[in-house]
Amino acid sequence: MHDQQHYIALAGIVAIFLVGVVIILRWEDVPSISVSQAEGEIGKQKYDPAKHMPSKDSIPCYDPGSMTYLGALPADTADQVKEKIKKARAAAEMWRNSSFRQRKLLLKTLLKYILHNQEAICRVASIDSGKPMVDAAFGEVMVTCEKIAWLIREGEKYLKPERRSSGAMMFYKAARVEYHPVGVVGAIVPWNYPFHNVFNPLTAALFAGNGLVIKVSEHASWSSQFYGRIISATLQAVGAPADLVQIVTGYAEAGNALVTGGVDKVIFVGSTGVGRAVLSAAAATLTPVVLELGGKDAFIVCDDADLSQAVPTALRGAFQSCGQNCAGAERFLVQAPVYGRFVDAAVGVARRLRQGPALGDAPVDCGAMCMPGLAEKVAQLVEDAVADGAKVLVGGHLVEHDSGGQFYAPTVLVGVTPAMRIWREEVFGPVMVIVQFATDDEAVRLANDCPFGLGSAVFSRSQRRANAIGRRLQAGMTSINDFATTYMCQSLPFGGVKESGFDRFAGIEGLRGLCVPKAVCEDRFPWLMRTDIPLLLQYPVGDAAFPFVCGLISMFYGLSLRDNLSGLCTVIACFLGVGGKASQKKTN
Ligand SMILES: NC(=O)c1ccc[n+]([C@@H]2O[C@H](COP(=O)([O-])OP(=O)(O)OC[C@H]3O[C@@H](n4cnc5c(N)ncnc54)[C@H](O)[C@@H]3O)[C@@H](O)[C@H]2O)c1
Repeated sequence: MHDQQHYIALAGIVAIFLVGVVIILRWEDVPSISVSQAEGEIGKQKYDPAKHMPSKDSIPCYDPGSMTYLGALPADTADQVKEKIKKARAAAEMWRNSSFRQRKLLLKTLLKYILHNQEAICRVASIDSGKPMVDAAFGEVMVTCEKIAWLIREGEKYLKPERRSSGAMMFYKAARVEYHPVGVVGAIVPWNYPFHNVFNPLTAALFAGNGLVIKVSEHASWSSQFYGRIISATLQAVGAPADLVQIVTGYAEAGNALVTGGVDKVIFVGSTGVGRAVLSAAAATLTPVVLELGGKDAFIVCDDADLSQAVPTALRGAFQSCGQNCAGAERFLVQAPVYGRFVDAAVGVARRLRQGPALGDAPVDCGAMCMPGLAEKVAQLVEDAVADGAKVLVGGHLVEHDSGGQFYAPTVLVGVTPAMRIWREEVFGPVMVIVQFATDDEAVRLANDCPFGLGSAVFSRSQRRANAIGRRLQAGMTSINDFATTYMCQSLPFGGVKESGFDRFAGIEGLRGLCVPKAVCEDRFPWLMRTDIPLLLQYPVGDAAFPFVCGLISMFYGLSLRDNLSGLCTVIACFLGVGGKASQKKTN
């Protein structure tokens, strides 16, 4: 059975490859850009927190796996951020008139560069964030390519004016929605995916005709130099304004200046606490905000699930990028009859995971914790849980690596109860909490007993059962018999409910969210019918004005033919000048 599935998957991959070849052959005219990869070479100097202190105007950068010091970047002040917004606005005024052809060319140019330089892109992301190359290829490059491919394929369709029905009363009008660029989008992003977090808002914002000012995290700023050069070269290659994208490096002050500095829409991706501060700062200028915040996804495994599929997926859901994923599986709810087998299988693999610097001499499965202090925070959450009765089956400690890097061991924890901190707080680290449930109702109750509601997953051989559970989960996304695949379908919206935020940044909804949806209404048959205000409604209104309007309402919205005809009679009577008080009575 499994062999058959593998053959089907292989045939699918070959077919997609062939389609890809055809598409690429059609892309001969896409410009090639060349970008210096100075970040490929890094020195040997070790990061020393006492020597390389962050200051108001400088951001020290280092590889969290090897602790190699990468240099310092300037931290933008509020005035500098405002200057960048101004530049982006001037460029966006030009770019809003660009054709979809030009926008697609921009994306194709970018995609071409990414495809030919995957290793360099992953290497730089790995150095900046500590994740292994394969995790970078998955989470940074693959999803970005999918997003670009979707925008090229379908983006125009969803941004073109869309016809809407005009209703019975307005049958002579044509109605449509036009999607106009908002102007300048301000994006504030975290450190977990330094490449994808930049190119995700960038591709959609530019395709929708906007400019972009993006603030990268102070914990992953170094890579923005290389990625910034890719952006500049792409803009230049397709004749787009050079200032269209501005990168801000800095701290909270710079982020706050971006929110309050006059951008037209803010996309904030980060923690729930900072999300609240962003929302409250944006209230002063009534700037719309998309909030993509924390998550603590439930991963439900029913007793009829295929464990040979569920366990490897669960492990990737927990340990991809060392658990530093917003849509990261943190609570594994497993039904009693398969709980023991699931735990044993997960523990067996988790024990064998290799951890270390992403680009060290030895191959690794798990990398480092990117943000300083995060490994200690994870350790504290696990220690608290253990003190309250939870049991560590694998890991459960900080890792002292020769490199001195920021590591927390891949961990499997059981015996966790909803009263523990680790049940409610986002871990954002490599900790697999496995909890047993008895019935589907209990799985739903446990899954929803959480302040967050970003992603979720349900495993069962019965898709019907899995969907029935999935529909009851309080989450913005649900994958059935898989994990986080909703994000690989870039036509789908990405976002959460409850403390995971609101509004959406991907998919059709996210793309249109970067536009002003302008409602337009015009005469359907201008050559035949112009809509003048009837004489009796013109100022000063005639005696029959009120019964006339009431007649119209009955005529179009009456629930029976009798009501409709009665309304019609009133309207005719008013037109003929025999309406008035009598007709008004009749209508009533
Ligand atoms: N839902 C999603 O799509 C998604 C994706 C990735 C990460 N996350 C979340 O991000 C968090 C981890 O990232 P983090 O630690 O960088 O988050 P964070 O909230 O600390 O920082 C995010 C960004 O906000 C900036 N910032 C800090 N204070 C600010 C202020 N007052 N005003 C404006 N900007 C400010 C930071 O400099 C950074 O660029 C986790 O909670 C994770 O779940 C969510």
